Amino acid sequence: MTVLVTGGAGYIGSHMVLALRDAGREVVVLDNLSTGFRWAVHPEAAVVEGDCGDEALLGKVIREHGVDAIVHFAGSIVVPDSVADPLGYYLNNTVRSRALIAAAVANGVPRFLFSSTAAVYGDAKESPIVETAPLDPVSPYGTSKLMTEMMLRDTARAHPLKYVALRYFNVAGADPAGRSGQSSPRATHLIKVATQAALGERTHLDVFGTDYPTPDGTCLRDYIHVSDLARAHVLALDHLAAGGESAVFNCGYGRGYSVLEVIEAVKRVSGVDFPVNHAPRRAGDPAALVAGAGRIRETLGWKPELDDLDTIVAHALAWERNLAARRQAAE
Ligand SMILES: NC(=O)c1ccc[n+]([C@@H]2O[C@H](COP(=O)([O-])OP(=O)(O)OC[C@H]3O[C@@H](n4cnc5c(N)ncnc54)[C@H](O)[C@@H]3O)[C@@H](O)[C@H]2O)c1
Ligand SMILES: O=c1ccn([C@@H]2O[C@H](COP(=O)(O)OP(=O)(O)O[C@H]3O[C@H](CO)[C@H](O)[C@H](O)[C@H]3O)[C@@H](O)[C@H]2O)c(=O)[nH]1
Repeated sequence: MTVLVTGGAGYIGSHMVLALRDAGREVVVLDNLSTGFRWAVHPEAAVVEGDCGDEALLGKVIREHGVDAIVHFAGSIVVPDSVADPLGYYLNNTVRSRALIAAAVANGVPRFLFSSTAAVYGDAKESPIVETAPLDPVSPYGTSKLMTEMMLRDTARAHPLKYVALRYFNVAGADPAGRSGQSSPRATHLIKVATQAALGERTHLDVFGTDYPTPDGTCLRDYIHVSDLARAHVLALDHLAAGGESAVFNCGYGRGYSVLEVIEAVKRVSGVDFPVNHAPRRAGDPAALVAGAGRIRETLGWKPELDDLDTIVAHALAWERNLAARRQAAE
């Protein structure tokens, strides 16, 4: 079984490649390296530099490598950018996903995993949010992902293709063995930005909004360790290979931490008391996003191994130090 991983040079995709290689699977990565890094890909995985919307290239890769499962991470991920450039997001996330699904059908690939997001729920009325909650994205990013989920649902009804859509909550942390992590210098994610502040790479951290209807006034999020998330994907592939039905799963631990609690954790783990400013709310931030996380545990037998905020922060911090050392070595 060879698994095609689109976006395998990116943050989450590179951890999936590690998890697949750790499980002894053959892997080919397709990535256009727009935000990913070739060095982030496990050395035993094949790498094709190209676009996941290039149907001719996809057909060639699928046939040459004998691909029988596709894991689709490639995409654009910054919510405010999607508000400024909706058509760009619909092109990269929706139109190109359509091409990839079409290539899977045309070449008889039977299994497909898709990186979806909690953003498909929009400003959810309930917390925790279960998979059957209303789907009402408030950003083009969320809509672009929901449209791909719908294409997969309809395609799976018409063709012999089974799929799993995994709706990630807040992905954070880094490979515990230090082989990969969040490497994008432009990353906007809270734990990444806070570790950069702890290491003096940023002067301070802004807290976006302190007047939310939450216990300390800051937003609640469900932070999931990237390596636990990658293992969930391996189990989802096993589920489909064993004849399991197509499914949609939330990926989170089912517990929310506030922005201030995360900052405290980064200060505690790093031992650095960096400056924190209170700033206005960021557009489009829901007050609370916490996963109803039962379905994935029951269906896939997924058991988190790194469900601990300090552990997530410690691994993120170790990776940030690793990146700083790489930069120094390159200078
Ligand atoms: N990071 C999160 O918290 C989070 C949350 C929910 C969902 N997701 C989803 O997970 C997936 C991976 O996110 P990430 O955080 O690893 O982002 P990332 O930017 O690190 O990875 C995306 C990868 O896809 C590649 N890529 C982008 N467009 C491509 C294209 N058209 N063809 C080929 N390669 C392309 C990039 O070069 C990069 O390597 C995305 O689909 C994202 O929407 C991420
Ligand atoms: O410098 C910062 C960065 C973030 N935050 C706050 O920290 C929380 C988490 O923000 P992130 O940017 O880390 O993550 P989001 O919850 O905005 O986004 C995540 O969830 C989204 C779904 O809503 C998408 O899936 C997206 O890809 C994923 O990273 C938010 O309340 C945000 O306002 C700050 O206060 N300061």
